Amino acid sequence: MNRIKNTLAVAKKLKLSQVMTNSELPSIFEGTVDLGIIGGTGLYKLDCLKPIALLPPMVTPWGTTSSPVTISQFVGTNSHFHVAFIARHGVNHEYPPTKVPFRANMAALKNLNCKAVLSFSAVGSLQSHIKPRDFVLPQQIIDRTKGIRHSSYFNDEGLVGHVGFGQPFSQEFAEYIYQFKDSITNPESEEPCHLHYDKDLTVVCMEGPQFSTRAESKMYRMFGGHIINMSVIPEAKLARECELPYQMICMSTDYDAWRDEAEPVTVETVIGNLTNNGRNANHLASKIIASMAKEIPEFMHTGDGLHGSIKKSISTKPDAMSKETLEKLKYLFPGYW
Ligand SMILES: CSC[C@H]1O[C@H](OP(=O)(O)O)[C@H](O)[C@@H]1O
Ligand SMILES: Nc1ncnc2[nH]cnc12
Repeated sequence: MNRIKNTLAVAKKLKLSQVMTNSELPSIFEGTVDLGIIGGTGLYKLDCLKPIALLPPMVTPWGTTSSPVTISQFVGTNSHFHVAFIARHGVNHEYPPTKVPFRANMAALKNLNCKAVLSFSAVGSLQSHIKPRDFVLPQQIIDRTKGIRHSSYFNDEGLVGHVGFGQPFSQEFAEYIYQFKDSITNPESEEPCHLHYDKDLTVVCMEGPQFSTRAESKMYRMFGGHIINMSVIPEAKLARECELPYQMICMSTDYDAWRDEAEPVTVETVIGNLTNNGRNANHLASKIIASMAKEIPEFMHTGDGLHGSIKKSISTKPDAMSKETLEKLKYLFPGYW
């Protein structure tokens, strides 16, 4: 109900032409949504999905989503398994990493009742064995953002909450994805593509938008970083606060700046590998979604142990809780307070 009201409110605010030119698809959706997907640089839609509704950008208490929300089924099926897709940087890549409305994006997926969030990101590699075009399922994060992004729903006066973030990704989800490791290929090269996964794989998140200096890139290697991007923070934190199992599929595009014998990364290098990575993202997503549509995995039913965790994470005494913030939080947790 919430989301229908929202959609209508936004539709009214947008010029009618904007709504109508988008597509012939309905702009409201009444069914259930199972999986949320956030597409990153070079991945503004997934061809393995058949859109059945296009919700105009959703207005949430934390702003408006970076793109319309496409609701889809897996191509070739009429299954009741539905996916909601948001383009992190907007459909025309309008939002730089610092200005992505991360809170609105995650809140919208939560409000649609997604049971897990799968995210894609183009990353640089900090290790020689992770080649451009390889994929990585990181399990740890080093936060090098500059504190200028809104990174919490629980950082307001009158509602203080501290969630656990020691394991920032869903291991169950990563293992589920890893079973399809053979679905990524590299047809233009002798070199096969690999999907890397282990519990220590670490993504460094920098502020950007400039890439790292050589010295920074070398420092991140000393820190123990394996890959680097500009978007996993605060996305992973917000998914945790929404009690949503979250995994990022990182798609390597370059070797960043640490190799003295090579030119440091440029956007041309990144773009050069996006086509192959996009094709593999589709292959991998097809396998994951087809399998989920057949049988929803246990971690999506149980929220990977996260259900209810927010109630225990609030430090503010009930009498002191801000009514205004509680009202906003109803968008995420309608039955909690
Ligand atoms: C164009 S290279 C830098 C850019 O690519 C990554 O975007 P995303 O994570 O959305 O795929 C990286 O985080 C930077 O934002
Ligand atoms: N080298 C790099 N640094 C940060 N983000 C990236 N995204 C792709 N390549 C990157």
